[in-house]
Amino acid sequence: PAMRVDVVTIFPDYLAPLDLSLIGKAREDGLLDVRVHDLRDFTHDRHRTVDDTPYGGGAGMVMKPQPWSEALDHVLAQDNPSGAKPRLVVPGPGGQPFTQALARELAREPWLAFACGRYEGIDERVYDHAREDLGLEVSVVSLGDYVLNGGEVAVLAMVEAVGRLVPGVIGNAESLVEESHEDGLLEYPIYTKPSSWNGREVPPVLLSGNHGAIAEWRHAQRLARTAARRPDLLHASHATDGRDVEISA
Ligand SMILES: CN1CCC[C@H](Cn2ccc3ccc(-c4n[nH]c(N)c4C#N)cc32)C1
Repeated sequence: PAMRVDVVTIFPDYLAPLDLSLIGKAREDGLLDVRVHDLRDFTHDRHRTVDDTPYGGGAGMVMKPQPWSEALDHVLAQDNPSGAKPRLVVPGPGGQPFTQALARELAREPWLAFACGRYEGIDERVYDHAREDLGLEVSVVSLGDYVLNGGEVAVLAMVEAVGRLVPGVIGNAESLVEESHEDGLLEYPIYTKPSSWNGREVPPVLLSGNHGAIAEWRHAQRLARTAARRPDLLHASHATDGRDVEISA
């Protein structure tokens, strides 16, 4: 069965890239069922108001609870005779870090719903309502330690990272194995034809046909790159043999 993904946003066009390339093909192939909903469709005033001033003062505006409540009701009711529940993911700068491990966890869910906030965010009672009245598991998730203007960019990233882990979405299964963060190390340098370009040569080991040596060289490069760029990812389990390795920048 397809994984179902619902996204609620005031900028539905922002999610248009999901119709392209891999995710778009996965939708055509029935592997992903992605539905985008305009939050303003769940307002009833002439100006289709979704925000108002914050209680307690402060800068910016807060997203009103009622439109979110009606949008979530619509998501839960649409094509859902069994009354199944989605896992609700709400992007936010204060959320738990979005990591490959979390992407793998989310890829096992049959149904995800994403709530894209804008302005200063969503009235806190929406989170309480979703957990306590709708019985949803709600995860607030952050793309990284920087401030965006809303959740849409984060949802594009999360749907791509999760979608590509859904069986069948990525054709060549191997391409999922050797990649950054899959086993905690960054990826090795990659090369293609021509072997000599601009006076620069491909490392000879890669042309040697000696697959043991190639695998060893690649692992050494991954260790060295991780040590240079992401020492925080290195664990004792990645013990090096102590030999120095020349790495590209
Ligand atoms: C000045 N204020 C501060 C609070 C956030 C306000 C903008 N905003 C409203 C909704 C919303 C959702 C996600 C993110 C976001 N920022 N950084 C990340 N890694 C995110 C993620 N996922 C940002 C958002 C701007």
